[in-house]
Amino acid sequence: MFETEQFDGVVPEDTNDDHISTINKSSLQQYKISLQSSSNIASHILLNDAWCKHSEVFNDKSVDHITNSINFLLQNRKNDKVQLWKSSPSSFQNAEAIFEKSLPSCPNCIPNSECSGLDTFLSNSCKCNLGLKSDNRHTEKTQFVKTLNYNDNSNEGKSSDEQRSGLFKPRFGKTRPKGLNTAKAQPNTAQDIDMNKMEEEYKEEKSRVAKISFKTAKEAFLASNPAARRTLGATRKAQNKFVSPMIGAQEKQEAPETFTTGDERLKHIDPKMIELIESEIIDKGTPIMWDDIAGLQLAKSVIQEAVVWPLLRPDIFTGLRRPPKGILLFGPPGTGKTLIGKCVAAQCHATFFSISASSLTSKWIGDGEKMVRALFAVATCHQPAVIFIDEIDSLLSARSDSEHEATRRIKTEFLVQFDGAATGEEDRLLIIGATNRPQELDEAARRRLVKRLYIPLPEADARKQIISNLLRNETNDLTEQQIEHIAQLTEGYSGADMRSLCSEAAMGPVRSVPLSQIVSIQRDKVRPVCAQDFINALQRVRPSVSQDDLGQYVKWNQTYGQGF
Ligand SMILES: Nc1ncnc2c1ncn2[C@@H]1O[C@H](COP(=O)(O)OP(=O)(O)OP(=O)(O)O)[C@@H](O)[C@H]1O
Repeated sequence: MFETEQFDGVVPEDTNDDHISTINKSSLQQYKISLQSSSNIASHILLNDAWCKHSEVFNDKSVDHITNSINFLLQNRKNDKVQLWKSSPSSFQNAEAIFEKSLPSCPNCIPNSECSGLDTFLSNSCKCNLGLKSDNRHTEKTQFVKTLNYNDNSNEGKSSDEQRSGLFKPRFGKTRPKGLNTAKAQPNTAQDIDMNKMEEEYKEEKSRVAKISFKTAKEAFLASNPAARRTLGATRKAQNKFVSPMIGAQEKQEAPETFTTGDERLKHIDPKMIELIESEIIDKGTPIMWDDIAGLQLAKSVIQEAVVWPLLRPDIFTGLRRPPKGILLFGPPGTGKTLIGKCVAAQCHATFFSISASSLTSKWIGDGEKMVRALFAVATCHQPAVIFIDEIDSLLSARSDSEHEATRRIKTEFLVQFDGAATGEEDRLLIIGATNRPQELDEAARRRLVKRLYIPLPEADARKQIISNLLRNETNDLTEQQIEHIAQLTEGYSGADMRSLCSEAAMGPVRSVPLSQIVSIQRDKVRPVCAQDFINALQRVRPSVSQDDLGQYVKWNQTYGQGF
């Protein structure tokens, strides 16, 4: 039907198309266009799927025509553009989903409540090329090609049908149209097909595919979780330790054994508690640098001098220079107290234990004091270590007659551990407490947290730095002056409020994208964040700290704090 010599990338028209119905014609036309571009493997798959699901719209003639077109392309694979067609894409599953995926670049094909995208395509209400012509589909296309299954093209000793296995055969489902002859298409000039080259490429591809071999769910699980080999299907005794089948759970369970077993200081501590602390309380987040904390110059320099240097050089900071065991960071919420704690840990190369008082008192009800003991013991083993206690006021609130016995015991245990910890010259353990309600702190605890630093709301300069830091990873066209202006407008905002403001502003460009393009638009086509986005965001994000609260912090700072 097609002359190989004439091939110029355009699939010749079938002259006998006359009897094809309008719907078929339009579908076929769509398909031909995509074949001409030779870049639309998805259309191939789609047609396959369409045949299976919507066979009524295709007659034998149209299917033959498509089959011939594809085989023509297969045979003319000398042309670079046709390389993609050398294998059978019939292994694709869920072609409809692939089709739907290609829709966003074509607004007409977007599925609606009445019609799926494939239905729209078949009813010819859209003239798009399945949305796969543009350059950015290259990766998708390559991905398709990678997953193609090659047919075995070694023809020796095979039937004539098998010999055509290198040819495209539609994957017909149960609904295949009656009387359809898919093996009709024959190579026109067999010598045009360079079988040797094809075989080489096939072998190469086969070995590549073999490397990415299919794995069953069980195999995949065992590969990612080797410890499970022992338990899955193995005989287990009643006294055996429970091994969770969850991925990664074994590592979590077994990690403490490798780290802490045999340490004298932990011999009286419940191994379950040690596990809990090592798996849940040690914070392994990204290290925080001093520059990540905007403003707070005074607090930062006091902490450096009183905490960081002594932890780094315990040999110099002895006797009167000995650092405090505990510091208290107090101030309005969202001002960077936790950030400072993490930064101290990162700068001292210390292990960071982050625990919230409420988790001590609620999570391990009845075991709270044991937990406190375990926390200090494990931290001692991990020296240098920083124990950061958020909401320390609820752990060490002023004692009263009405309080629960368990709470009182936890408090007492904490103070005992605090006094007993880091008593040796070489010990490098620091307790950092953070609170928004310093006035509720027990006075015994207040005395032990020797350095009490007020962490106020950020100044204009700090707010500017927070905006600049947060915008660093976003495309924006804000000038220095505009950032400064926003900083002036955000008086009374905490660091966390500034973060919310920037997030809200960053949504501005996304909101300006028409709804119909939101799924398909390329990232670099979204406009940069601009000053107007911040002005709009200011209407939605208000400061979270009241002036009354601020007055209380200032007063407490003057009485008990460092006074700056
Ligand atoms: N000074 C600051 N510099 C940079 N970012 C800040 C600053 N203060 C707050 N932030 C931002 O606010 C977020 C919350 O800060 P953080 O958790 O340290 O506050 P906090 O004082 O511990 O709050 P809370 O008292 O509610 O626990 C941080 O993740 C950070 O993005």
